[in-house]
Amino acid sequence: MAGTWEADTLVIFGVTGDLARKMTFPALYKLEGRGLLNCPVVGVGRREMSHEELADLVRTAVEGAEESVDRAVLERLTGRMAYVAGDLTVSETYGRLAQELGRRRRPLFYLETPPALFAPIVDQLASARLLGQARVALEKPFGHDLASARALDRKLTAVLDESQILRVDHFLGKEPVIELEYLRFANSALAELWHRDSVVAIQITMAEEFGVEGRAGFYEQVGALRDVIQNHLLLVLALVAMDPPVGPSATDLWDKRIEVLRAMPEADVHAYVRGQYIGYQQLPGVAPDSTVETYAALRLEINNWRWDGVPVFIRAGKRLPVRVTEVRLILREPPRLGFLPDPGQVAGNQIVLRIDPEAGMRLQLSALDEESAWRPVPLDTIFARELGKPLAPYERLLYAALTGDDKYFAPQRAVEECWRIIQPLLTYPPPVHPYPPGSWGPPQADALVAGSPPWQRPWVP
Ligand SMILES: NC(=O)C1=CN([C@@H]2O[C@H](COP(=O)(O)OP(=O)(O)OC[C@H]3O[C@@H](n4cnc5c(N)ncnc54)[C@H](OP(=O)(O)O)[C@@H]3O)[C@@H](O)[C@H]2O)C=CC1
Ligand SMILES: O=C1O[C@H](COP(=O)(O)O)[C@@H](O)[C@H](O)[C@H]1O
Repeated sequence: MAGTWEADTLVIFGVTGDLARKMTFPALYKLEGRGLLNCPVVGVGRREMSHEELADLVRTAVEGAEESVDRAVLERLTGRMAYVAGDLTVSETYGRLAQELGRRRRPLFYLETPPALFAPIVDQLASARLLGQARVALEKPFGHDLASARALDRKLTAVLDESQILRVDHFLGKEPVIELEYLRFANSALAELWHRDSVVAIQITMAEEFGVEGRAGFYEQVGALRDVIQNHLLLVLALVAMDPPVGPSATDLWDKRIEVLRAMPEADVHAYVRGQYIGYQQLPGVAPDSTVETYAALRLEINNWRWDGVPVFIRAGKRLPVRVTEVRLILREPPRLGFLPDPGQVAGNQIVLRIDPEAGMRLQLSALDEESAWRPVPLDTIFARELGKPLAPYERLLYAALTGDDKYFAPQRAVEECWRIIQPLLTYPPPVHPYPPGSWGPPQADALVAGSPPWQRPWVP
């Protein structure tokens, strides 16, 4: 809910990083253009930089992200920005930050640094007495495993009230993810099929064609499972599988998502495949014998009335053939069609929600072609064509965080459930298998789906 709190400054820690360049600056530019950015923005970074150099960083990022740039908007944005240089592990940096903040008392501190810095930054902010009426937004992954997520939460809640903590997961700001709740329950055609009697398997794919160039320092500490499955994809799954919320509040929605996560047993390490693309170990910043996974595939279960017996397969990887993120429900095959001369077995229908790129929904039907062979026939809709262009996720999340609206941010209960589910895979990681860049990952992942429909080629634009 939009609250009474409103930030009087946005402070970005990690302002020279990949996320700032790719997402934060373009989102701030959009908010500036809509007249929704009303406070100064302070970037904090390790290197010495003038205001003009920071402005250049912002300009380059925005020009790289936007087809056409409104110069006046861009200059307004850079004009409200300031820069504070310093290492985030030393107290002097916070002294300089306090000076820059002056009398402003309601900063939103946005931590987009390597996660290992989250606790030290919050400690330093507390020691510098900067947390009073502030809010702290932290990027994922929140912790490194279940124990460290709990420890981080203890650290934060020792100096902050829960209402001051915003756990950011940008997938929760993506329009098709938000739309899932409405699509599922406002359409009986979908709602009637959305359970174990109709669905034989759920497949979630997050494929990226790029690698981890330039982010090795971060990625070597994390790997695919922690980077995108523990957070983005499990939280999407919770929305895909939940029962209808009893009311409109954030708590109502999270209660239902958390119910799903609680119904999921810990992942089985024998149903987990790790891969690493060939060439990863040669990247600057990567250990030559690194066993960090750039691909992960796993099988999960949801032991509740709606989903018992329906396997959930999740795969995510870098350097796969395309960039696409989708959720696919594979429906039961129809009964054999005795009225046809050569009936054969007709494939089950599929419902696909594409999250990226070009969000949309596909219903895959079966039809007979001219040669009387069964062919998959897609019925597709692209949301932006029907519903208009949505806000970008970081635009939505930053605006919400700046205006005190907490509905898009994950509660600690959800974060801990996600860690609990994958914890055995972190404790007992299986060996990592190499795969060629541009392939669909290591062939060992095919064995995971044995007994269920094979991995489906994603729906790409
Ligand atoms: N990149 C992405 O696409 C996404 C990233 N995220 C999350 O965002 C967070 C940051 O990721 P990303 O931007 O990729 O990481 P990067 O490694 O690209 O950036 C990290 C930033 O932290 C700064 N930093 C690191 N150590 C210190 C220090 N001791 N003192 C001061 N500054 C320091 C770096 O400064 P310097 O430039 O000097 O090294 C840099 O600005 C992570 O939690 C990640 O999970 C979330 C969604 C998407
Ligand atoms: O959190 C992360 O997400 C990005 C992918 O985000 P998208 O919105 O562009 O799909 C991923 O590339 C990155 O590794 C990860 O840290």
